[in-house]
Amino acid sequence: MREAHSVEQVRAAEAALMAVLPGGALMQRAAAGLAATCAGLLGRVPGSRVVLLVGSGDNGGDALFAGERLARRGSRVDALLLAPKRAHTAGLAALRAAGGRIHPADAPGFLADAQALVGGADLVLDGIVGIGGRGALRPPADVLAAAAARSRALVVAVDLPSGIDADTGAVAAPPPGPDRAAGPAGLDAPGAAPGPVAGAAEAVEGVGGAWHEAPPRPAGPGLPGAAARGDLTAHGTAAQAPAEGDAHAVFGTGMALTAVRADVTVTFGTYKPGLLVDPGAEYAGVVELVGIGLTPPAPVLRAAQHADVARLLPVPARESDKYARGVLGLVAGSERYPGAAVLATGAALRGGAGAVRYVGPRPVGDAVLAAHPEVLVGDGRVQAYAVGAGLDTGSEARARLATVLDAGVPVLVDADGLTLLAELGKSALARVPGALLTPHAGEAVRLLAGLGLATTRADVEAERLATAAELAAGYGATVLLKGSTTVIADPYGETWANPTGTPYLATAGSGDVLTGLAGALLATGLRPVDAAVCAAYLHGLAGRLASADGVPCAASDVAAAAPRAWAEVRRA
Ligand SMILES: NC(=O)C1=CN([C@@H]2O[C@H](COP(=O)(O)OP(=O)(O)OC[C@H]3O[C@@H](n4cnc5c(N)ncnc54)[C@H](O)[C@@H]3O)[C@@H](O)[C@H]2O)[C@@H](O)CC1
Ligand SMILES: [K+]
Repeated sequence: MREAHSVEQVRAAEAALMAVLPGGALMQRAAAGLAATCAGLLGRVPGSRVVLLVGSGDNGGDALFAGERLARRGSRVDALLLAPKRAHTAGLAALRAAGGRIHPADAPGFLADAQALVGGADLVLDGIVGIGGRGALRPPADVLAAAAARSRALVVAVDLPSGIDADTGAVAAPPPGPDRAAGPAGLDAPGAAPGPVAGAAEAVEGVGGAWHEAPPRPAGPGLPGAAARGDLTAHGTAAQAPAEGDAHAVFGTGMALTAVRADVTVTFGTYKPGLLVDPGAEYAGVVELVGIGLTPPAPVLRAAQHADVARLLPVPARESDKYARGVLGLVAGSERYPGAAVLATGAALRGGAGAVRYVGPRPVGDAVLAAHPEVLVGDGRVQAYAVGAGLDTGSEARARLATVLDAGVPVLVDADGLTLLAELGKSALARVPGALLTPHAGEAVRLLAGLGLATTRADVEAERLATAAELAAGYGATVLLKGSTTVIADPYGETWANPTGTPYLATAGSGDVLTGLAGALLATGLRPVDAAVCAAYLHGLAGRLASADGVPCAASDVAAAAPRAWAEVRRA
């Protein structure tokens, strides 16, 4: 299991440890682990070219001390000081003594030299900001982050990729180009996102007055300008080399990133939530945890691994019959949307329950039976219900939902069921002993509206953890919020991020498959939160198996791959 702690928790745990350790000991532990990982990634250290991006805090200190260790082992180490007057003093002295070269951002020709060094590096160490970071990267760090993404160097983030929010995984959107080129006011914009702008001054400090004085260059065919900035993805855009001193031209070409894109992140003491939740998780690449002796309290977020899921998955006892293994009642599909019922049933049959009972319109039941002859059709005793996939929202659907919510068994509510639930409000779940809601972002907006909270899809996507927790508390239910990172929150404060999954799962019917798996697991007697964690994990893994080698998959392929996902987990 991966456990993540908030910045506040990490700071408290660090303070407790620092109080009993000699000064600087913790940073040396961090730097030793970091240098060891970098050495491993480099393979051959002597002669390798390592570039350090060094910010104004202890994150930069870690990078400098790791650089010192690599320099002593024969690397050529160049440190780019983005805030020269505030770089870690002891770290700088150590690197200098080991033969490292120092390049302050206020030196003439810095930007061009820095970009050339990054372009020629084997490894770039991102020590711009760690858990003390606020908002988007500021100039010139944003330009160097883009240069690192374009270079062939391995990019290793120190503690976390600079620019991602450690607690949420949020990454600020690129600011519009014209604002940036507008002068001092525009310069403040990137740092002005959330929180204080303590570093705004150093953004200017870094490159002297050039940012203010160079005139904005109009966007032409070769300079896509503002529009291109918004489109910038992983590896920047092909752009021409900037003219020395013409910093605005650099921004005009869209060659800046609001956060570092790392291949590997070496994080200290514990995972940070932002490393487990997209977009931060995507920016972090492979995350390696280096122990530094912290003993933090209960985590704010967990991510299951194979073994955790294997421990939770039900195993039938020798004496089990189909009823003892659990029967799922699936209230799904309508004459308008029969496919949802067929898909959800197919997945439910692979979800570990003893039987699946379909309850719904006769023609849909016939279609379900034709596809899955092992399904029971019609009302009867069940251990849990899954309601909502393709249900429609008419009077018949409302009546079915009401019956299910009154049955006295755990209920998973999905899709149209969530739309109806948002109208009914949280009191509709009062008689359900264990509800599991599985919204996507749009449905989450509706559910929040049902609590009297107005929000947008974009807000939900930017605040996935907070949204899931808010819904869980508001409805008194476990909430599985689907998305590029699926997150799960229960009403007692337990929160999980799902580490499996693939963009190929963004396909019609994928949610119905998840409903089937989670519903079946609920029927086997798992707690709603455990059913949600296991189902999201298996679903993500099945999606990966079904889309292996980049072959697009249909939702039915994902359901068909579920047994292989199950087997892979069990092997752990
Ligand atoms: N406290 C400890 O005991 C340990 C801390 N360690 C390292 O220390 C880091 C935290 O250090 P700090 O608290 O000094 O904070 P950081 O080094 O993370 O960053 C704080 C500095 O960055 C500036 N800044 C904030 N947002 C910025 C942005 N968007 N662009 C540019 N500059 C920005 C601030 O003005 C401030 O000077 C951890 O992430 C970890 O790497 C490790 O050495 C392990 C031990
Ligand atoms: K960093």
